[in-house]
Amino acid sequence: MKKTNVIEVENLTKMFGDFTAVNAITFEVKKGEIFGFLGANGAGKTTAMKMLIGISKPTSGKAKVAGFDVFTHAEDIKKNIGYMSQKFALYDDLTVKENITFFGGIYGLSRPKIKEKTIALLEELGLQEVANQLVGSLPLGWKQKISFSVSLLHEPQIVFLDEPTGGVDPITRRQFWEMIYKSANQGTTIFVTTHYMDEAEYCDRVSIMVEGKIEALDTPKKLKDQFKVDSMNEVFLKLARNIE
Ligand SMILES: Nc1ncnc2c1ncn2[C@@H]1O[C@H](COP(=O)(O)OP(=O)(O)OP(=O)(O)O)[C@@H](O)[C@H]1O
Repeated sequence: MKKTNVIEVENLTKMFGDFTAVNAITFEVKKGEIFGFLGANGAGKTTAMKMLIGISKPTSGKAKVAGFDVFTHAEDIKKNIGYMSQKFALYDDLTVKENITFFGGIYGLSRPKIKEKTIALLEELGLQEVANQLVGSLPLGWKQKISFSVSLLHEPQIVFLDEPTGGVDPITRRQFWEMIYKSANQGTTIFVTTHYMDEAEYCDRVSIMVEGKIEALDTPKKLKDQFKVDSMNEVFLKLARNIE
């Protein structure tokens, strides 16, 4: 059975004055896919992601996310996606429970639904004991797991993760990826940026951006074959060197 595309991007471009931050990128992402969006600092990942989540208007090109056009239906996109980044996360001065209730409300969930989701989420994460603690008092890894779960509260079709595991230890990162796999298996599409090359290996497909352009896009295995190397880290280094 052919899987449907939930993201379709064609020649998408963003210019700031006469500087081209995202230069005619083209790709699609399928339902339930874990799509890694890689690139060095300043390559244009965040700018591209902002266009896809409907908060920045492209200069030119086309893009549909969750079936909606980024030019004309940005508000519909926002209702159908989840978003998590280190910069946009939970409120440190609210408890875990209060954060869930607050974001559940923002996502338009009913009171009974929020209650049901809160119980399920705390149980799944094994965090019942800290439900009434301030988020600010928890370790970073826990915050990120809660933040990821919160971004899924409204059961979005796609979740965008901007360096979700930055700064946490390898074991916690591994646990975070188990959560990602579980969501993808349930049909949620994962669009994720990361600087950790071991995480690139966990993705179904990976795109690598260099100076605004997508220079490589395939499964980790095919990329390693193509560049005749053993790791995604080497693929990444080879690409960066070729451009310099
Ligand atoms: N609002 C803006 N005005 C002008 N230039 C911008 C603006 N936003 C981003 N840029 C530039 O566009 C380029 C791409 O930035 P972007 O933040 O998308 O990169 P990135 O790949 O997400 O990098 P990082 O991994 O550091 O977050 C950079 O050169 C940046 O300085």
